[in-house]
Amino acid sequence: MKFFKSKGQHIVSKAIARRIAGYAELSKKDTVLEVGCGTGVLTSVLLERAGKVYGIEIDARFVKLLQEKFAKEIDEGRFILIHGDAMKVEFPPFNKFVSNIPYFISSPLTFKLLRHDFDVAVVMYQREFAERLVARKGENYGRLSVVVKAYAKPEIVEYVSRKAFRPPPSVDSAVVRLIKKPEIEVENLQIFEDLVRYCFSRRRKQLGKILDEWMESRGIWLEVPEELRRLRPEDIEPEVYAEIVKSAKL
Ligand SMILES: C[S@@+](CC[C@H](N)C(=O)[O-])C[C@H]1O[C@@H](n2cnc3c(N)ncnc32)[C@H](O)[C@@H]1O
Repeated sequence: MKFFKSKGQHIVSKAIARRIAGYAELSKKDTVLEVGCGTGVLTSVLLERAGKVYGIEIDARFVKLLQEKFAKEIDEGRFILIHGDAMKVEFPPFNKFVSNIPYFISSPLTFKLLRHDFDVAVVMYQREFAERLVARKGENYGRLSVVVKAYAKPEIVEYVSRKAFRPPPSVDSAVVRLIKKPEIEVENLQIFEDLVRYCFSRRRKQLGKILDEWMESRGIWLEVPEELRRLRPEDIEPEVYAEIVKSAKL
């Protein structure tokens, strides 16, 4: 079967699939969601270890192959396969998310995932994206690094070479485990996300000036400690953004 790079079709070995599933510590009580089942390498490990698996796959050729390969599990109601675009279909209920995702939807898919209720997610990302998720200041630190921590605790559990995939992608990868417990406490997520986006889209400016403009445009007043005013958005830890938002007065 031909694999299309444009659809992010890079298949992992069974050994890697077992390790990815291992990080989710599955049991028969778990219901797992997998986005992008491909030829079913990871799906078969998930079906061995979890009680129920939902799969979302966009490519009709893979859907047909998966329906044949897992006919018994589909019959038993243990595997529910959805043919569609993971960004458009509504996610079914699940408590664990385990996927080797197509990298070009990493950002919107991660935000869609974070807005759902679940216990743990184990996701294969492009290495650089994974490093952005876990960063706390310094290299790779940005909007994503700050916002994700208001929803979950992200941790890189393994780096994976491009050689581990068939066909190999042009980038290296990393497996991230996200525990769905906020790493930082945020009182108003809507204001927090808006403010963080605003700050990081003006990263060359000083925080004091950015926040003055934000307050004026939003009609919301914030307490900004004097010592922060000359710093740039990337010098501020996620907890400090949360603290600034806590002072918001509408
Ligand atoms: C990196 S491959 C992973 C395949 C397999 N799970 C594995 O681990 O070997 C990504 C899979 O996602 C599918 N895919 C791409 N875009 C998608 C989308 N928007 N929604 C659902 N599946 C998608 C591709 O067809 C491909 O099967």
